[in-house]
This record gives sequence, structure tokens and C-alpha cells, in this order.
Amino acid sequence: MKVFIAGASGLLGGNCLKHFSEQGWDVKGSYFSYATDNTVYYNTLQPEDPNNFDIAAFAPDVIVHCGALTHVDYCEQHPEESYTQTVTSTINLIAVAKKCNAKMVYISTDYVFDGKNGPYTEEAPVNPISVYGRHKLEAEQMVLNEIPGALVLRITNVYGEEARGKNFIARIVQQCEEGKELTLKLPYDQFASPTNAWDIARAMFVLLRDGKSGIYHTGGTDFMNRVELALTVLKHFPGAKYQLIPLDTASLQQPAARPLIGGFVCMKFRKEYPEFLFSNVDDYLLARKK
Ligand SMILES: NC(=O)c1ccc[n+]([C@@H]2O[C@H](COP(=O)([O-])OP(=O)(O)OC[C@H]3O[C@@H](n4cnc5c(N)ncnc54)[C@H](OP(=O)(O)O)[C@@H]3O)[C@@H](O)[C@H]2O)c1
Ligand SMILES: Cc1cn([C@H]2C[C@H](O)[C@@H](COP(=O)(O)OP(=O)(O)O[C@H]3O[C@@H](C)[C@H](O)[C@@H](O)[C@H]3O)O2)c(=O)[nH]c1=O
Repeated sequence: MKVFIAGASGLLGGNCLKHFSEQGWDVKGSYFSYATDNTVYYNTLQPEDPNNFDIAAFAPDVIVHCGALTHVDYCEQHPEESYTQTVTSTINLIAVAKKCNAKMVYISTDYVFDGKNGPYTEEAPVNPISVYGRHKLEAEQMVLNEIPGALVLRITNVYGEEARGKNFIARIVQQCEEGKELTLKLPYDQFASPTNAWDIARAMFVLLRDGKSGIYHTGGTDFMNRVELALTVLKHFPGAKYQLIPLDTASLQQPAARPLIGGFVCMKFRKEYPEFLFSNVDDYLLARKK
């Protein structure tokens, strides 16, 4: 299988690039502003940029779109930029996929839901409550409508190994390892399923291998709020100095509304892959110690 991954310098794309390559697939993954090992340059907003990697010449069977603007509050305050980064980038990659006759994978989120009654199945009615969520929904629908056999993977609260170590868990771990005192003001009323990017890459691999299409929810085996998530990490660092202040989301006064009871019921994936094991935050932190 030949796969092009847009956004392989990021958290999920980087894990996909590594896993698919290790499985023997012919994979090219791109960076935009931050070159990482084995990535090529590609700007999804300037498909004609002469510096772009030549996707058509590579002729991938699949294009995976992991490029995004993932700062939810920034998106709320910059809706045009959010539209460009999420929707326009997808329109551009759809055009490339059509030219190459490639299948597409679009990475979406539980923020397409309103968080009133999660965790969610694939059949649950969508109702995004933020600019980021609305644009992700528009992009995923576009991919499904335009590309036959397209796959949409909805994911949530992702952590794991990444070049910049910018995800929430990586940042807590780094500060604990540096012996810094942490002050964490976190919402106790936002629930989701923290998910290791490595597991998402593994799940995507089997779905692509088996030619699956449509929407799939994938998630780790934890279901917890952000306070529990921080404490789950902190307990692996018995000497950590921290102040944890649980707050409700309303009092955080963030620009973007968040779904409160988010996360997924991953019954569809589990039914089709009963032997596939997702891991959890403890598994990840225990493995790091080895
Ligand atoms: N992280 C989560 O918790 C989470 C949860 C649900 C859904 N998702 C979705 O999962 C996908 C991947 O998220 P992530 O956390 O892996 O994101 P990330 O670590 O922020 O990576 C984003 C990637 O997009 C690339 N990119 C940005 N602008 C680009 C452009 N104009 N052209 C080409 N590439 C561009 C970045 O390249 P440079 O860094 O080199 O500029 C980077 O490789 C996104 O669609 C996101 O919405 C993430
Ligand atoms: C990391 C952090 C978060 N928060 C708040 C912000 C949010 O209200 C809440 C959750 O923060 P995050 O987990 O960073 O969620 P977020 O809402 O910014 O992130 C989201 O990222 C999107 C890309 C994904 O699509 C979503 O699935 C979700 O993971 O906690 C703090 O108050 N302090 C912090 O240090």
C-alpha cells in the first residue's frame, strides 16, 4: 500500500508514518513549518507551491489528512483562519485525491457533538458547539460525499510520542521530570477517552488494510475527566510538586464552548476487530518507565 500523510510532523501523523512504515507500507509524510525525521514539505493551502512534495508523481493509494489547526479557542476567535486550515485544506486534498484516484482518510473529533449525552456512537446526531467542531464536521462530510470509499476516523483527547511533546500528558510528564512545580486549573466536568496516537495509527492500519469505509469512532479504554487525567499522570511521579485546582468549565471562561460529556462508544470497531486491544494512560506511562 502507498500512503501519503499530510501533517506527519504532528502527533497523530507522526505515529501513522512510523507505524505504517514499520508494517512495510510505502509511506510519505509531510511537514509544513516544523521538519521532522523522514518528512517532506507540503502545504495543503498552496497546492501549486513548487516546493511541495509531488503527490501525483508518488501516486498514493491513500491520502491521510492529519493537517489541522487544533487550537480550539484560537479557532473560535479566528473563524476565517479556522475555515481555511480545516475546510479549504480538505477541499484542496480532495482535488489531489481525485487526480490520483486515491482513497482518503479524514481525521475528525468528538467535538462534532454537543456533549449533552456522550459517549457517542457513530449513529448519534451531530451538533457542534464551536467553530472548530463546525469546521471539522463540514470537512468530514465533504470527504465522505466526494471520495468513494473514504474513511472518517473520529478521535479524541490524543496523547503519545511526538517530536514536540506538546500534548497535555507529554507536558505534565516533562514538567514532572524537570522537577518543576505545576499549577493545574482543570475542568472536572469535561469527560472523554484519552487515546494514544499509536493505537489510532494501529486502528487506521487495520481499517485501511481491510478496505473499510465510512465513519469509525476509536478511543482508549479510559473514560475520565481532565482532573482525573492529570491525577492519573501525576501518580506515576510520586515526588511531583503540584497544585491541582478543579474548576467547572463555565468558570474557565474560554472563548470556545466544549462538549462536556464527550468521548466515544467504539462498538462498531470492537465488533469488527474483537481481538484489537486499545491501551490506556497507565499503560503508556508504565511503558515509558521500561
Ligand atoms: N490532538 C487531539 O487531541 C485531537 C483530537 C481529535 C481530533 N484531532 C484531529 O486529528 C488531526 C491531527 O491532530 P494532531 O493532534 O496530530 O495535530 P498536530 O500535532 O497539531 O499536527 C498538525 C499537523 O498539521 C500540519 N499542518 C498545519 N498546517 C498545515 C498546512 N498548511 N499544510 C500542511 N500541513 C499543515 C502540521 O505541520 P507543522 O507542524 O510542520 O507546521 C502538523 O504536522 C487533526 O485533524 C485534529 O483536528 C486531534
Ligand atoms: C491542557 C489544559 C486544558 N484546559 C482546559 C481546556 C479545555 O476546556 C479542557 C480540555 O482541554 P484539552 O484536552 O486541551 O481540550 P481541547 O478542547 O483544547 O482539545 C481538544 O483538542 C481538539 C483538537 C480535539 O478535537 C478534541 O477532541 C480535544 O482533545 O481543559 C485547561 O484549563 N488547562 C490546561 O492546561
